[in-house]
Amino acid sequence: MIEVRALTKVYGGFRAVDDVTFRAEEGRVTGFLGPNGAGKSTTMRVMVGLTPPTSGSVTIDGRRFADLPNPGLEVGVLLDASAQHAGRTGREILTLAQQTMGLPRRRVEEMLELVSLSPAESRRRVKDYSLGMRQRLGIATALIGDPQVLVLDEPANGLDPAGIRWMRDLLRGYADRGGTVLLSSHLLHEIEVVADDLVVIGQGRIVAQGTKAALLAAAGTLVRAHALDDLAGALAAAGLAVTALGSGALRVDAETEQVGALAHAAGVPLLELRAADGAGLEEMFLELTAETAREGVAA
Ligand SMILES: Nc1ncnc2c1ncn2[C@@H]1O[C@H](COP(=O)(O)OP(=O)(O)OP(=O)(O)O)[C@@H](O)[C@H]1O
Repeated sequence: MIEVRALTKVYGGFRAVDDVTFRAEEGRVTGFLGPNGAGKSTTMRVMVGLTPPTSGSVTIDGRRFADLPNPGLEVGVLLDASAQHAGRTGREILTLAQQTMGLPRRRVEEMLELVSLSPAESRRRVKDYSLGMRQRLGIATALIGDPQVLVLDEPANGLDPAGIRWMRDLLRGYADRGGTVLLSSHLLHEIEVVADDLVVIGQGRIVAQGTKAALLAAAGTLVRAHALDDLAGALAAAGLAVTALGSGALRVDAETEQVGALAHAAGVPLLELRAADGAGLEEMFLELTAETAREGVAA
């Protein structure tokens, strides 16, 4: 389990991470979501001892990363796949990790096979790797010590659709065997498919967290109509919280049935009425982080 407690990181007066508290539990995939600059990477860097916190703490199975005697056996880390030594071959990087952690030599071959890097590819220098190949190598390095906890920053970045599916199955299997997985991503759909729990961060602060099921249920109803103002008025008059999503849609904190009945009573014909889950996660994400997003909410 990863436990983040009241974590704050200040860079020269700028609060990159502001009083963040959450847990990533065993046997679960926890998705860490947020727009660019929200503080995801900073939180993960503190987690694995690369950046000291200003205040607060992170523990992994009860211990600080710095106190782990052989960290690679306990925590698999993939933060920046391009940070690997460009002049070394993939095989050399894995062999170094294998030796540092005191693992049997066969782990190198096992990992290459696991991430589908061919023998020929493993002998190429990392500077000649595609981004997807670097991600695969990064995953191999993270997993070589067979750790119980994985911390992955944007692991699907650069992977093709088959690679994304492969990654998803790998992380699912890992959590199902009792592992703890924390992964950050901008690929909301990817997170939605694989995550059990979600932590959403914006401007360094947690804006939502909970099980995916609970957050999706809280996404309410999505409704679309030409007479949107009339509809919004009728729903608000009934005491419901209504949010305009752009593109002629509203998100309502209520069941579809109630929204349909109120629209009917108000004489507003509907174009669409459905539970906001699924696509709702993206809308919720954009809404929750709208103040911090650079582009505002896309219509
Ligand atoms: N070493 C540093 N010095 C000063 N500011 C920093 C430093 N590292 C990060 N920041 C700032 O902290 C904020 C959070 O950055 P961080 O990389 O954690 O965000 P992120 O959520 O991972 O974003 P992205 O999705 O773009 O990777 C940003 O505004 C960034 O400019």
